[in-house]
Amino acid sequence: MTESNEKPYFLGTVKAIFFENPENLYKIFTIKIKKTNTDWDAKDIVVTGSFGEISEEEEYRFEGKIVDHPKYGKQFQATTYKRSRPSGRKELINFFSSDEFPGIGKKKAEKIVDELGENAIDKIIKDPHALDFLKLGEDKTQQIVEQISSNHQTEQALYQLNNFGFGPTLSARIYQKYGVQTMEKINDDPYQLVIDVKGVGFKRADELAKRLGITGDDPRRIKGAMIQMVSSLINETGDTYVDGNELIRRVSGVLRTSSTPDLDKKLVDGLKNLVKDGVLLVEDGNVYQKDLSDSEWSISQSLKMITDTFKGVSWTKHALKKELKKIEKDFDVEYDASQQKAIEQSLTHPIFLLTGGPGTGKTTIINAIVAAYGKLNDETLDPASDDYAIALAAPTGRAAKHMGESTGLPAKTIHRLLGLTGTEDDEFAEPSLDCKLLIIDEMSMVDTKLFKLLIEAVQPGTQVVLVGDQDQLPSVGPGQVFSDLINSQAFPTTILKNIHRQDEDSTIIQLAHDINEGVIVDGIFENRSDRSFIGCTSRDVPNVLSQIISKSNERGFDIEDVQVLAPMYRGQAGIDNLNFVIQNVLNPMKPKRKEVSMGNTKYRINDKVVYLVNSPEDNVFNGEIGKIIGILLAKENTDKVDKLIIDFDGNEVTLDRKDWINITLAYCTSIHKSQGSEFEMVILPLVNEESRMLRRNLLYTAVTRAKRLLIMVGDRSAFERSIRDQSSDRKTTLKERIFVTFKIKQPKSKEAQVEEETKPKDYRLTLDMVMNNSIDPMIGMGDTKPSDFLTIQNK
Ligand SMILES: Nc1ncnc2c1ncn2[C@@H]1O[C@H](COP(=O)(O)OP(=O)(O)OP(=O)(O)O)[C@@H](O)[C@H]1O
Repeated sequence: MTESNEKPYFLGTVKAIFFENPENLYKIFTIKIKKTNTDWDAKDIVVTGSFGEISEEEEYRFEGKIVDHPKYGKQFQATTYKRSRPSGRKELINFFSSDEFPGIGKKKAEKIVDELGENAIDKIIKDPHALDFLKLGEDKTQQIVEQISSNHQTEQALYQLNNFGFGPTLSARIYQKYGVQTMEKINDDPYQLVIDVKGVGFKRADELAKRLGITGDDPRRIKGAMIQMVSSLINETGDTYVDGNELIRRVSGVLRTSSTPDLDKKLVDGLKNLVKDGVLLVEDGNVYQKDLSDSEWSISQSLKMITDTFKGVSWTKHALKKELKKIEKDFDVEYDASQQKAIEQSLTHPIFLLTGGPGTGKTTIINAIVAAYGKLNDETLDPASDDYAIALAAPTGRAAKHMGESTGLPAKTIHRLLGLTGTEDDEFAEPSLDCKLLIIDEMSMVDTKLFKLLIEAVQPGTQVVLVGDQDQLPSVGPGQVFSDLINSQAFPTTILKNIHRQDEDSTIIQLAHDINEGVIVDGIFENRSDRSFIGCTSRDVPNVLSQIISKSNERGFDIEDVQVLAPMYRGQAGIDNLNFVIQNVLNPMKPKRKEVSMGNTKYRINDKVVYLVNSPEDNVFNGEIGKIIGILLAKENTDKVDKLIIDFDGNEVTLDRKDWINITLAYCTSIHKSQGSEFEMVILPLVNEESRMLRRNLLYTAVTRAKRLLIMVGDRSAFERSIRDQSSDRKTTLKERIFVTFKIKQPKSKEAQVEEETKPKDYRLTLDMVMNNSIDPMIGMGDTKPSDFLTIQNK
């Protein structure tokens, strides 16, 4: 088909891009042909392929082959492309006289082409003095030469990166980092990308390196593998460091190089170099990412600063007692001994920690602290006032909303409070908090890096109250800040044990507390007023679940109130499959309904979705659940892109197709993601195939998400195993950093420091009360009981 031996190509201007898939950069568009070496004789052709940035009205050169698509006919399937350079006298004159080169008008542009010919651009790149004849002066000439060279280098670099298989986002990031030296840097050491550019992993760099002839136990390869391994292990385990020997063993496995006697030595040398370069840090045989180790130190130093700058309080203990009495009257509550102690300690110390399970009164205490703080310090509780000096925040949007509702005061996400963007730019953020009292809820979800930013932002003299449930799953990111702070015993802490929510009809809270204690109570698999268990294998989970869901739907349960929580994404009983199954029950495709696809996922109006990243500009954050309320197809809007309109609890957000990677279906979500949220009804499938994940804190976290009804589904033994398997602590050194910074020699025993209630209430009494029907178990739930779903078992 071609006229010569060169690859088939088309040179032309892009007219209309009519399809773009942001996931794989696949695009379809037409070009107006200027030149080709094929025998194609029409004026236009459809071009397909994966491209970085392609702009309409710009000229490109595409190489590839003409294919015959069964439905759409002949198209050009491009494998490489390049933005074309101005060529020919007229184009070159237009180029030089464009806005890009101020000071060069049409006349001077003509002169350049007259003097240097149609190779003018190449000549200028090669010889910086080629433009001297224009007599523009040294500075001006240099400016023009630099502009042309840099355009050329950018173009070359982006073209090369594209050829190396990097998409537009990564290419842009790489180019931003290295600028004109991009190709030089990559050729020199492609593994440096793993350190310098977020999103480039060892595998990617390794493929590139292979093309450049770097293989085996090349020191650069060792370095890349080591960085990647530290990062993977930390993200997988949540630890803040990696055992050095384990690291060496794993890296040698990844390198898969024929074992040389001195490989171990080479690996240790590689490690040493990374330490020298300030990327990793070795301490006591453990290997840290330098920034994570720095974060632990920074946290302990910030905490010390807060402790040292606290000037004490201006009121007496007597005044506090009097105030508390008033507050009890106002709120119509009588604080128990540990609650009173908690309020007192929080108000008299610079840093105070409060932990407790569901229904133990954490929110109640926050309310009391705020009220008493305002009165005792004569501080306004009016958020509209310029003098308002209280900041309330939580790690997720939902938790912040809950905090705001229960206190009646504004509560923000920590990201919003600090003005963070949720991107890697946050690493360079230096926020500052202008408040006198800072209260953080759901502290167990806060990871090391976020806490570092938060606590660094606290100004001298501020009082800090950290509230959470230390028995829940730790943060998604590395660290277990809340547990470490509590276990350091460097700060006054109260563990609330008394369950106060017993006047409601809940056996779920008691179940949660039993699970937390590792107790497998007799009745766990029996039918109760507010919970039930349906035994089945993982293969049957989808079927059982679709029956439960359709029944709950028939009985008028709102989709928003019913949440399926699962530990893993893969498998029959995994999140991905269950979402697909439940969507087909609750929101099936019907003729004439709008539907759009992203990968294997289909979206329809009324679908429940979850947001996966933080977008402060849209006020929507990771883990927030919303509902699709509109679908705008590309052909229906002026932007010519498909759009989804999603209602996140009253906040309507429009997402273009390229942003759909930030959402997924949320009929079933991960237990990790559900932290900080509560639901009327939780359906919890657990099966033995998920044994790797089955831990006590996972089950505890899932069960404590259920406000009114809990339906457990799956293998009995999977539940029992979860209760028995007490998750081992994450490996971190924040506690040790605190010991050093606070000069704590011998930590006191936990019992001596921590306030606990002496005698927790007997849960069986509460259960009996429910069993004896002394409490209406279904208040507000119509005539539905979880046991109604048990009939499924017999089908
Ligand atoms: N001392 C008390 N006397 C009576 N009722 C109390 C007391 N403390 C808390 N409560 C009540 O117990 C219930 C649970 O309290 P609260 O919501 O503060 O607990 P929580 O620890 O924040 O729970 P969760 O983590 O589940 O939100 C509330 O209805 C609250 O009014």
